[in-house]
Amino acid sequence: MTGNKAPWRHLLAHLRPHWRTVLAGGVLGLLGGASGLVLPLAAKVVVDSLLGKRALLGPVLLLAGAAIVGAVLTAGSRYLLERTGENVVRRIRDQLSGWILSLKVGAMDRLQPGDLMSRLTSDVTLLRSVTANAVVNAVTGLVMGVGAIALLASTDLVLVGVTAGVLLLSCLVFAATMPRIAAANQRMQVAIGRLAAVTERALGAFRTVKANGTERRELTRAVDASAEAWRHGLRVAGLQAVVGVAGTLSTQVTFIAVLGIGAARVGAGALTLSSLIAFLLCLTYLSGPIGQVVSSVAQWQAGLAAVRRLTEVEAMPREPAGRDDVAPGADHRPVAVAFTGVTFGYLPETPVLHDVTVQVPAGGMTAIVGPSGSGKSTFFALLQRFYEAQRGHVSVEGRDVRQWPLDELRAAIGYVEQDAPVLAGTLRDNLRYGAPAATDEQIRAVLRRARLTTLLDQLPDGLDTVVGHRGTTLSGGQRQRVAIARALLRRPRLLLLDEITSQLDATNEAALREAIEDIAAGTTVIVVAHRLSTVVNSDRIVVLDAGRIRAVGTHRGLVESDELYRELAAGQLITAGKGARS
Ligand SMILES: Nc1ncnc2c1ncn2[C@@H]1O[C@H](COP(=O)(O)OP(=O)(O)OP(=O)(O)O)[C@@H](O)[C@H]1O
Repeated sequence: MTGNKAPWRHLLAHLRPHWRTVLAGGVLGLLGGASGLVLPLAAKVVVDSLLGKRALLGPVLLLAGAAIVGAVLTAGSRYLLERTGENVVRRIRDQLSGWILSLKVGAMDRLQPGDLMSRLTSDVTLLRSVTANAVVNAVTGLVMGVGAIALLASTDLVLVGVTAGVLLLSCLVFAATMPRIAAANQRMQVAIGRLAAVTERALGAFRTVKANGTERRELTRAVDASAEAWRHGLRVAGLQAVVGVAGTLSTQVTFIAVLGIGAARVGAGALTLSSLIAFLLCLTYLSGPIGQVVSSVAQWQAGLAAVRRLTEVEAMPREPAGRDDVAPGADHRPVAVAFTGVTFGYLPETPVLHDVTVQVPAGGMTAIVGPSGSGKSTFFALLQRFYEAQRGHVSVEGRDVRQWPLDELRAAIGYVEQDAPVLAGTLRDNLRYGAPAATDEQIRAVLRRARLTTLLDQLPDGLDTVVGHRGTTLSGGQRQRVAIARALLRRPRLLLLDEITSQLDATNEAALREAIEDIAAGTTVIVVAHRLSTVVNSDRIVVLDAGRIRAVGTHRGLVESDELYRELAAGQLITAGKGARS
């Protein structure tokens, strides 16, 4: 799917690589359908044979043969087309998964994961029937319909005129209803997406929902969203019923009109009885292709609604395609970092960082402190190019982050988020997440280096311990330590730690602090810290205030020179000053 092509072009583009199978399926379907046309012809021969007292065996055998051949051809066609549908759907799912995972962080901020999941599952499934049946069925239906009408025309032109008149009326109903079916389908898919988003929101905060006793409120939200999907679903069903009724009525009205007018023409000697029977059978046959075209158009409308929602995802800003997994690089030397006149806002008109200029030399530990919301985590986000500065440059090792290949940049950086997410799987899977080739020995060495070996002693099956969804079977402190060990295993050149000691007890915190000071000897470490104990021994401290650099210095220097820092430090006096370097 590319650019702003019309949705139907997208659908056809997905079918194009499978055109041979589609063609084969279409031809088989056409032949299978055409074998049905033998029925009225054979019936005419049977009636003529009866009236002329001729042998019936030949026409009856012809009928049976046509039925068997038709069934086999139709089954073959159905299999080929269903297979194409599965292939197309699989390709679209793969493509969509790729798009979703390569979305820019800023784009993801505005999205609801549940809605994205519903696009990947429910919307894509809708495309299956379109690609499997709708296109081919519409074409074969049309061809067979035209064939049937030609056969009718060869029988009696007056009766063809009657048939065409009634069919034209039902076409008008059809044309008026189809756009409404399309719109209702689109609204139904949007409502299903909303239902998925509402459910995902509640499941993502399951304990908060329970603790606040808001199950009923969450249920009401889900029920409302589901009712909306149901309302639009009903509308689609109602409109489809109108189309169905119009189709059935038109067939029956045509049948009755043809029977009446045809009987009069037989009475007047303008038509033979066998021709009238053949005409009526042919008319019955015609309802098949007509129904086929009608249901294809309805499926097509649902498919277009789904395609629109998929192309919306395609149009969202993505990071460069085809990036390799961010595996650790071979170079482990520490890197210098610099912000030069950086201004950035999540919404460009409301900057969060204002004209920030600061240098962090290679190696050593730098702490960023500042009141909540002052922009500390944003500083980390820009370093990893999750977002790009509106003004100024962020550089790593003297190179603007925009000049770095994104995979290399991220391979050089170890990052531990505030929430320290842990993924479902074993502890080993989690630790090796960013360094899949790491051996158990390397894992244990990192845990030792980071003074985290107690983690293994605390868990029942050591590295084989299975952690639940989002690591819920681990404690907050254990999750933090897993996330730290995971980052260290990558041997990053720049280690970004965002409030990593917030959930650790004093003993573990002291051990980790020592470990980080050790690591800082060979890596550039930047920590965002609220605990003064983490900050006091830093080589430099950057004080951020409302997105501006307020001061840079050592603990002792800042305590003397900066009022805000003094206030921040005063709030955490327990360890303040103890062991400060200068
Ligand atoms: N993804 C986002 N979209 C929009 N605004 C954001 C986003 N992330 C942060 N902000 C806003 O940017 C500002 C700075 O946030 P940031 O997380 O960098 O602060 P912080 O100093 O790390 O705060 P804390 O110490 O509380 O973690 C805040 O006003 C916050 O509301």
